[in-house]
Amino acid sequence: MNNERFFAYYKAQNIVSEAEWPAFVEALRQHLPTTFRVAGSRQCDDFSYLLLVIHHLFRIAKTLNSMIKELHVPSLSDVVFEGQKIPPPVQLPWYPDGLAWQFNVPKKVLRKSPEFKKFHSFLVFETEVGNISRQEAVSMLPPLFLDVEPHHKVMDMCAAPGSKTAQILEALHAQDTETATSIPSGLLLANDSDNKRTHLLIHQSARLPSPALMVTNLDASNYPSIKVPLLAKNGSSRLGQLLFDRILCDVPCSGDGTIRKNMGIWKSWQPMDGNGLHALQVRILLRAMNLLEEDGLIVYSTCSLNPVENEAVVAEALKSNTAFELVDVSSKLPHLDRRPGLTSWRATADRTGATTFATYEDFMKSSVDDSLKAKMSEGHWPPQDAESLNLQRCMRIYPHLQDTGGFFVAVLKRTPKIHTSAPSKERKREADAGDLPSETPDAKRLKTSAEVPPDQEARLPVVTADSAGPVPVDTELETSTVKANSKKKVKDGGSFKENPYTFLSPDDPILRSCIERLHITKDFPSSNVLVRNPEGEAARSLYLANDLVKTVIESNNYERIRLTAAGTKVFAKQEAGKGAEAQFRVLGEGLPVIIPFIDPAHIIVGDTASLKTLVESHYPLCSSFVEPFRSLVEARPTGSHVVRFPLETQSYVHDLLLPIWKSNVSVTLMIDKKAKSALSLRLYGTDITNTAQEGRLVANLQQNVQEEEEGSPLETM
Ligand SMILES: C[S@@+](CC[C@H](N)C(=O)[O-])C[C@H]1O[C@@H](n2cnc3c(N)ncnc32)[C@H](O)[C@@H]1O
Repeated sequence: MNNERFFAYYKAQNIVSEAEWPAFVEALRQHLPTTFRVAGSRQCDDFSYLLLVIHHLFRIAKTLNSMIKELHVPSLSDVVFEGQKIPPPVQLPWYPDGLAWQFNVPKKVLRKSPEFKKFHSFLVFETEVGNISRQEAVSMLPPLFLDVEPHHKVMDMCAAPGSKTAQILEALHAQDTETATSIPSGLLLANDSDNKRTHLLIHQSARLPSPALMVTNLDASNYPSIKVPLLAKNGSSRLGQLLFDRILCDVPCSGDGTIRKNMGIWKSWQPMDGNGLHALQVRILLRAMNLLEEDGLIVYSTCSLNPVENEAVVAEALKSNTAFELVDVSSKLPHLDRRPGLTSWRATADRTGATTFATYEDFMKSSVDDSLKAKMSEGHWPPQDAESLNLQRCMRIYPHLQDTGGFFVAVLKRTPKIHTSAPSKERKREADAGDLPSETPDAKRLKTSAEVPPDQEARLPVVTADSAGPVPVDTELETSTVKANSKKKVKDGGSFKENPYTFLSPDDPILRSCIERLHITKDFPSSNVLVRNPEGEAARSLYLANDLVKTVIESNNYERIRLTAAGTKVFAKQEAGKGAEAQFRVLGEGLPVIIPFIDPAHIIVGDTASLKTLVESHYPLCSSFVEPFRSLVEARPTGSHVVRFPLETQSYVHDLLLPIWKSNVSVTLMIDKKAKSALSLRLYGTDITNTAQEGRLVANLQQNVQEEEEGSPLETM
């Protein structure tokens, strides 16, 4: 854990004082504590009677947090391992509602101490079902500064593997209740240029199913305009550009702030790591600025300590687009220990880090080799008027302050006063290319589109026509390096092989059959159900999207925007044995979205003994249940049903809603194995499922978690 290049370079930056340097280096050498966050989308203040759905049982943040506090922490408070007292988990002091935790125990303790072993299994299962996110403490910060509300249009420009995407989704779903997922009017467009990582992101976000999520696979620095219908004053409509209320630029970076976790950085680090990423980072931030709505916010973040990837990027973007300024967020999260952004720093192309230069001019005048000079641009150095940019409003998080990784966050907003009505060159280019209408003063509020059938007009989301209105002054990049690099093609994953997105007619016979069999009420948004296959037929899975996602899909070529996922899966085909007709069933993860629309009179009422039978075995016979549940299920036709189990535990009384499949003679709980095991652990304190008896699940899950923990330095999770 020594790298003279690293030490020489960061000493030259004065990132901490001389006196603080030893503590800073010492902290870098310490093992990073494990941190996790209780997924907090549900509002849950009334514990006397909670109506819970399987995924919601798991996602009731405060209940889960109380369990950690009142059950787990006391049992971990007096653990002594090999003669040493092991500290219990503690809450991160700055995280809202105390929902984030930290503990620092060696792997050996987790494996061998019975108390910690139990806690670890609890964490592994809850993580698997999406109630707990194992996420680095500092990685939780950007979404907190983004201030997302359910009606916001949000873009996560570099989203994979998705730990911050999950946090943003939770904020979009802040109005979810204990019983059901809300359908937010906003949107989260999560993007990543790496195709494989995009699929990882989709897999992760399945833990938080949302009809408001879209995933694209594009180069963020060159992100195309997303078209949406705009309504002009005279009533006509045309396609305009969708602008976002919130944009997260958690850009690719050298990742040296993760050195406590990614030990390889100790050996490999050198100053050119950050220098090489600077231009791409600037282009991503500039593109975000051009995609932002009038009163919007951008959060720019890296897990790097290097000013060239941080303040230098922010400064260059602010100078290129003078309609933006840094927001003073010093009063937000008061318990977060942070340092102000740097206003001066010294860049270099010297791989040893020994020689650094205060200005670009000094560097260019120096005897440094011309080939190295060509690799650097003026933007790597502080601008002459750095003071006027308020760079001190950026936040630097150092490992020795609160025992975390190193991190950088800046919050930017538009300054309306400096707007010009002249469209930027970039916007003009988009308009000329037919992406955008040329801005007309009479463009008003977006309500409808010529492409959308009149009967759906009332349901269309409203996007202000300001979207296409005043735009910031020219954002074309100025420095030669950025210009040169803008031609460089960023790998975007090669060919695009996704199936098209087709919305079913509300009269589609399969959709009607799902609706009728489950007694789904009239206000269900049946025109927002889509399928993904070349024929556009209800073949295997049905997804639900919100109005805005539907509008975006209908107004854009999905291949042009490389749309990889949209909405959330709610129904799936269930083969029904020999000779029997296949039917569709409601999915465990889809149930929270569907439940508000199911007529309560058609939900079967269960009992605790029957629940235990269902958890214990795969296909219990109808005759194995106690009355009256036995007669109730026997009386039902074969197919998908929902059961409500009233439960009473020591800490709360609630109902648990679960999907079942009734066949001729047996009943099956239709939740996946991991969710079933998590449910069992929660209800009975142990895993009584057959899968657990088969003994494979815990080992598999632990393996998954280990793989996730060994992420690449690019990941900040
Ligand atoms: C720091 S990681 C993002 C971590 C993510 N925000 C999270 O919290 O899980 C940076 C991501 O940027 C992606 N990336 C790299 N270049 C990109 C580009 N030009 N456009 C979009 N994404 C890019 C990488 O694939 C990587 O997943």
